[in-house]
Amino acid sequence: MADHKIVLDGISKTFGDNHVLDGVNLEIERGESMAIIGQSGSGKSVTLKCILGLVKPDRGSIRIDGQNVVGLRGRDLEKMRAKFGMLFQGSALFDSLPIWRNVTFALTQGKARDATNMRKIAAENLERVGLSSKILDLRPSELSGGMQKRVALARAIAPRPEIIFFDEPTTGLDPIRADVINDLIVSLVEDLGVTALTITHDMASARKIAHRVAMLYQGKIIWRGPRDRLYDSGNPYVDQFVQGRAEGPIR
Ligand SMILES: Nc1ncnc2c1ncn2[C@@H]1O[C@H](COP(=O)(O)OP(=O)(O)OP(=O)(O)O)[C@@H](O)[C@H]1O
Repeated sequence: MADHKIVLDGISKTFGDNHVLDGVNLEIERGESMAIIGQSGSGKSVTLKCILGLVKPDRGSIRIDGQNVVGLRGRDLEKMRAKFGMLFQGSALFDSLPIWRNVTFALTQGKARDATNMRKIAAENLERVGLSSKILDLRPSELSGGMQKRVALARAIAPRPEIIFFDEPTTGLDPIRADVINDLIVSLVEDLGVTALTITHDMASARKIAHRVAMLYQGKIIWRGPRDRLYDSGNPYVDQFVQGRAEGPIR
């Protein structure tokens, strides 16, 4: 029997007259890396926000480890969120804080405490993403975009989350640096045994990072399959999207 970590069942969300999600069904297994692809505005971020409890779906259920999380509040919501790590688009590091405090931010809730131990934890996590402890006291603005992404990755894994969301992890990086980040994500997912969900426009990244890919279109998951079927899906919508063609069923 499949061991589901996250199950979305019939998730719908409307903003005004904009029906963004219209019955999204998706199961992600424990230890699986899943990528969601889809056009701009197709609802990928709204889907992640529903899972995190930042947006409340109008209909449907979301189960994490078998527990329905829609409508959780207070301590229960906090406990559920503690399972998640997040790599934000554009890294979202705090420029006023040195690297070691950025990496350990979730562990200290932003407070400057237990500096010796936190610096040690920061150094360990930086090493995991291939960065030297020499940068512990630098500010994010002193690093290149690729290095900032790695610091953001170190921050996402520092609390050893069970699930990591990657929001456009390769945006803004050149193809070579993007591939370095892809490789790092693959090895982190394998080494730490986390369940990963990535939203991306970058097909090379989706194919590398994910075990399976799902395509969101007009509020529904219209296709899902193993990554090596992405260019051989037999689905005209997926074909058009992954090949970036203007002609096709997607208008
Ligand atoms: N809080 C909100 N209030 C009203 N509309 C919203 C809200 N959040 C998202 N939307 C709308 O929902 C739609 C889907 O947005 P979403 O950010 O999920 O798209 P996306 O697939 O992640 O796009 P992109 O690839 O461009 O990031 C958009 O039309 C957006 O305007």
